[in-house]
Amino acid sequence: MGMLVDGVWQNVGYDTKETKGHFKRAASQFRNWITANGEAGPTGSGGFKAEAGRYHLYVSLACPWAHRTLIFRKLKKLDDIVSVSVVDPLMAENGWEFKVGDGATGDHLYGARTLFEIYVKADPHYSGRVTVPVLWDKKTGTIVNNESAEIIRMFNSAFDGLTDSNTDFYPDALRADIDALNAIVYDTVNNGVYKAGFATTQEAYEENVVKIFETLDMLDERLGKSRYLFGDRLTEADWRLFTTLARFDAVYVGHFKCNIRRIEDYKNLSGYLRDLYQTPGVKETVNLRHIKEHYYRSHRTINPTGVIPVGPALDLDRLHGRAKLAAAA
Ligand SMILES: N[C@@H](CCC(=O)N[C@@H](CS)C(=O)NCC(=O)O)C(=O)O
Repeated sequence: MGMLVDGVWQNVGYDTKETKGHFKRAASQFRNWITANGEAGPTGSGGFKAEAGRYHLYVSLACPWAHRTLIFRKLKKLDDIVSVSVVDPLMAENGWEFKVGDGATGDHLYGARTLFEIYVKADPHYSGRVTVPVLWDKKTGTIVNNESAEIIRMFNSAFDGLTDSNTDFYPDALRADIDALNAIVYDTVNNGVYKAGFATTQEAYEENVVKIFETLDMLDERLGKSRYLFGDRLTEADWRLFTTLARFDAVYVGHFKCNIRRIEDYKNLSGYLRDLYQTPGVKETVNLRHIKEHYYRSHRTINPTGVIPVGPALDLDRLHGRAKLAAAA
């Protein structure tokens, strides 16, 4: 684990001393938007028009944030429009590295050895964490955006003129409600598992682990009344929750000590997870080998031996029975 300081790689871990044992995630720094006509989006500068073949995604199959972007690429039919390189699952002293084989593709654009080289190409003086996903512009040779929440919003609509997909996962009428639910799920579930897992004091761990399950209990009840979080309509909020649920029993229960309950133990969340997993196109974005290998081997402060557990036996292909659920009013 490490980061770039003024364009130079430094191998330093997360410092939780100043935060009393709490893990704090840094904000992403590249915040431009691809738009249909190339005008600037909500943040950053313009010049990034939606064009076939122009953009590239750097992802890890292990990472829940990068996973969101792969799901949107698939569901919005962008496979032939936005290309992808997949990093090696192990994140060690050089951060994310490119290797070829077993699901990792190498860097298709520059043959780089590490992801930090890509960040330095975009900004020779970059200081900060070197994270996936990265949305890269081949035309201007820079990073458009490295914030998954924004990349999925671009994928949701910017390329609609180039595909025959007009599925809208962020419909106008639900935006405020989606944003409000996202904020809770981000803080207590998506990022909550990291806050519990990387806590270095008992207090910080307990505070965060309890919140995770308060939210999961609330969501389980909600999903007893409707098939998806917002009635019978799949939205961005479902996909943002999904990438954490898909890793939960395999990794977060053990590795991050989020073990009050498993997703399998929940009456509604368990079927909901399988329902989303079985949505056409989605299961091929889920790679549990990369997921387990990444977490258990990369975070040596919490798993010093790097040994990867064999279980749990999971079968996300089982029937989910959720199609019959009446949509919430
Ligand atoms: N807010 C970012 C977070 C991305 C992120 O933290 N990715 C992790 C992998 S799951 C990463 O690359 N971490 C490397 C590091 O922090 O050094 C997003 O959602 O895109």
